[in-house]
Amino acid sequence: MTERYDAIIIGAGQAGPALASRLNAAGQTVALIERKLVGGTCVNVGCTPTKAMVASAYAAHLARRGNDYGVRLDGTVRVDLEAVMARKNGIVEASRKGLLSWIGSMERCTLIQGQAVFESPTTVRVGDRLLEGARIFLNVGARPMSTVEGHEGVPALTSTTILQLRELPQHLAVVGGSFIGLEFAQMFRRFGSEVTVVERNPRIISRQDEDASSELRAIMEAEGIRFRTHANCIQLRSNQRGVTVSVDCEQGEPEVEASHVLLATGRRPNTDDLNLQAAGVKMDAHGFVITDEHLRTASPTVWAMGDCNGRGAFTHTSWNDYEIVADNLLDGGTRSAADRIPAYALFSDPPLAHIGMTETEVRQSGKPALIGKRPMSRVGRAVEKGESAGFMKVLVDAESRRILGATILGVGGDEAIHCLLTCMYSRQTYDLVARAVHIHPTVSELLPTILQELKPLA
Ligand SMILES: Cc1cc2nc3c(=O)[nH]c(=O)nc-3n(C[C@H](O)[C@H](O)[C@H](O)COP(=O)(O)OP(=O)(O)OC[C@H]3O[C@@H](n4cnc5c(N)ncnc54)[C@H](O)[C@@H]3O)c2cc1C
Ligand SMILES: NC(=O)c1ccc[n+]([C@@H]2O[C@H](COP(=O)([O-])OP(=O)(O)OC[C@H]3O[C@@H](n4cnc5c(N)ncnc54)[C@H](O)[C@@H]3O)[C@@H](O)[C@H]2O)c1
Repeated sequence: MTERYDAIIIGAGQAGPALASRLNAAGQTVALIERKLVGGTCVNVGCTPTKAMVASAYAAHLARRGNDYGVRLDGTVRVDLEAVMARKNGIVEASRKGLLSWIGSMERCTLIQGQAVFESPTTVRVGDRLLEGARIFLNVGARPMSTVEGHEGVPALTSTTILQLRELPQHLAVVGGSFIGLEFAQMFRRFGSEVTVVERNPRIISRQDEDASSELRAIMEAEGIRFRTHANCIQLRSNQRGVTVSVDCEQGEPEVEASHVLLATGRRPNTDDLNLQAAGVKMDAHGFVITDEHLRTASPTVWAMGDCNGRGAFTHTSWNDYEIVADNLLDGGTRSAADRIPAYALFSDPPLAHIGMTETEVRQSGKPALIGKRPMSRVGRAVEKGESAGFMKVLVDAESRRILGATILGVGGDEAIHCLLTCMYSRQTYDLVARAVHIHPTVSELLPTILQELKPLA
C-alpha cells in the first residue's frame, strides 16, 4: 500500500529537519527519510566533532605555551586521545539527541530509517515501503572522495574514520592541503603526532590569496608541520610501519614514510544511488543536482538543498537553502541563492575567515578598488592575548564605496568578519563600519581604522 504525504524529505542533514518543522507547522504531513544518523555530516562527522577536537588541540597548545604567559606547569603536556574522543562523542551525542527530540516533537512528521530510491517524480521507495509525496526535497549531502588512484588495500583514513582513532598516529601524512586536511593537520600536530601535508597545487588553500596561503603555511610550519606542495602522481603503499606516500615533488624526498595517512582530497555528492533519472532530476558532470536560484530541479516536484546542489559546501549554506525553499513555498517569498555572499572560515588557529571576493578576483575584475591591510601584530587585543600571527585585509569598490571582500587570518577573525558581512548584506557603503564606534579592546575595533586608511589597489 502506498503511503501518502504532502512532502517527502530525503536526508536529515542541516536543511531537512528544519524544513520538516516549517512544513509541519504549516499543517503538512511530512516523511523525513534518513539512512544513517540524523544531523548528517555536520553533527556526526563534520563541524561538531572536529571543532570539539580543535578545542582540545588548542587547550594542549596553550598549556605548552604556559611559560609565555607566566604560567608554570610542572611536567610535560600529554594529550589523552581517548579522553579527547570521549569529550567529542559526548558533544556529538547531545547534539544528535536534541535533534531527535525536536523531530519527535513534530506532530505530522514521520521519521523513516532507510535508503530512499526514486521510482517516479512523486514516489520514493524505502525498503518495502512505497511513499508518495506531492513535493520531494533532497538533502542528501556528500561523502569523502579520493582522487588518489590505486591505493586499494592500503588502510587510508577519511575525515570520518579518523574520528574513531584510538591511538595517536606517530606520523600522520595528510593528502590535501585545504579545509579538512589543514584542520586535522594542526589538530594532530598539537595532540603530539608528526604531521606532513602533501598538496598537489603549488600552495595550500589555493582558492585563497597568496598572502593567506603563505602566512597560514608559515604559522603551521612554526608548529612543526611539514609541507610538500607541487606534489604530483601520489601513490600509497603499505609498509611494515604503516604507509609510504610516494610524491613526485619539485623539492624534497620522493617518499613520506608515515604511520597513518588521511585522504582529504574533496567530497562528492550522495546522488549516485537515488535513481534520480526516474524523477527527471538532472545532474552535472560531478553528480551535483542542477537547480535554479530557487533550488528547483529539472523536475517540477523536486527541490535540492545543501551540499548535493553544489551551491555551497557548508552548514550555513545548507541552512540558507532551507530558508529559501521554506520562505518561497510557505510565505510567498522570492528569496534566491544567487543573493548569497560567499562567507566561510577555516578553523585553524588562528582561524582564516573570508567573505566576498578575494584580492585576486578583484584584480581580475578590473574594478577600480581600494585596499586596507594590517598585520595582527598591530592589533592591540591580539598582542595582549599573545596571539598576533596573521593579518586583516579589506577590499572596497572605489566608486560605489561598497565592500567587495575581506579576509581575516587572525585570532577572533571568524567572529570579527561578520560586521563587514552585515555591511555587505545591508548594501551600505563602508562608511557604516568606518564610523561605527567599536568596543575596545577587540579585534573588530581595528576594522574602522583599516577602512579609514584605504589605499588604491596597485
Ligand atoms: C570534517 C568536516 C568538517 C566540517 N566542518 C565544517 C565547519 O566547520 N563549518 C561548516 O560550515 N561546514 C563544515 N563542514 C561541511 C558541512 O558539514 C556540510 O557542508 C554540511 O553538513 C552539509 O549538510 P547537508 O545538509 O547538505 O547534508 P548532510 O549533513 O551531509 O546530510 C545528508 C544526510 O542525507 C542522508 N542520505 C544521503 N543519501 C540518502 C538516501 N538515499 N536516503 C536516505 N538518506 C540519505 C545521509 O545519511 C546524511 O545524513 C565540514 C565537513 C567535514 C567533512
Ligand atoms: N571549516 C569549514 O567550514 C570546513 C571544514 C572542513 C570541510 N569543509 C567543507 O568540506 C569540503 C571538502 O573539504 P576538503 O578539504 O576535503 O576538499 P577541498 O576540495 O576543499 O580540498 C581538497 C584539496 O586536496 C587537494 N588534492 C586533491 N587531490 C589531490 C591529490 N591526489 N594529491 C594531493 N592533493 C590533492 C586539492 O588540491 C585541494 O587543495 C570543503 O569544500 C568545505 O566546504 C568545511
